[in-house]
Amino acid sequence: MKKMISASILNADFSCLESQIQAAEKAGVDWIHLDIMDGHFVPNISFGPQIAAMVRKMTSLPIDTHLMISNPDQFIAAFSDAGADYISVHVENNPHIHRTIQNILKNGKHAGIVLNPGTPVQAIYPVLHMVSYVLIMSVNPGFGGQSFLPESLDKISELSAKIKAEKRDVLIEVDGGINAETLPLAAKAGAEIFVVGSYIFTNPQGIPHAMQTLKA
Ligand SMILES: O=C(CO)[C@H](O)[C@H](O)COP(=O)(O)O
Ligand SMILES: [Co+2]
Repeated sequence: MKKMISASILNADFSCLESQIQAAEKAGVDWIHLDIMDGHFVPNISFGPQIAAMVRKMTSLPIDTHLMISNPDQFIAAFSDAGADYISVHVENNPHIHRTIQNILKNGKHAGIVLNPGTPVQAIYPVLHMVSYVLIMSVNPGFGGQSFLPESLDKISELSAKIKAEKRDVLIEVDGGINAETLPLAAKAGAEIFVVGSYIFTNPQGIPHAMQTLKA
C-alpha cells in the first residue's frame, strides 16, 4: 500500500494555522494529525474540539485525531462532530478500552489504538480485530520535537508480522521524532503511516522541502 504522511500541527504556527495547513496540503501530506492533550494523561495541554472544528474547515484532507486524555469516552462524540475521520485512543489508562473503541465505531469513525513506548505490543492484541490502525508512539507522548526512540522499531516489526500472519486489514502508524532519517527505518520495520510534526512545520528550509525529503 501507499505510504502516507499525517502532518501533526502541534508545532505549527497557530498565528497562521490555515496557511500552514494549506502549505502542507499543497506539499502533498495525506492526513492532518491533531494531538489532543489534557495536562493529566500527558504533561501538556494542547487544544479541544472547537479548534478541531476550525481545522476541519481549513482542509478537505482526512483528519486523524490522537486523543491523549484521561477520559476519552467523554469527548469522542465532540471530536466526531468536529469532523474527525480517524480517532485513536491509548490502551494504557483504560480498563474499558473495548467499550471505548465501540464508542468510536458507533460514531461512524475509523478507530485506532495507541501504545506508549513503555507498553508491550501484546497489550493491544485483544482489540486488534476492532481497529483500522495501530499507532505506535516512538516518543513519550506530550510534546513535539523529541528524538525518535529506536526501540520502537522492534515493536513495529512484531506487530507487522502478527498482522500479516492473521491477514488483518490493519495499518501501522508511527508517531514521534519522524524525519528524513527515521522514516525509512520505520518503513522498513513495517509502518505505513508516518506522523510528522516539527520536521514539517519548523523546518528551516520550509514545508515543500521537508515533504520532498520525506518522500525521497
Ligand atoms: O503525539 C505526539 C506527541 O505526543 C505528536 O504527534 C508527535 O510528537 C509529533 O511531533 P514530532 O514529529 O515533532 O515528534
Ligand atoms: Co500524535
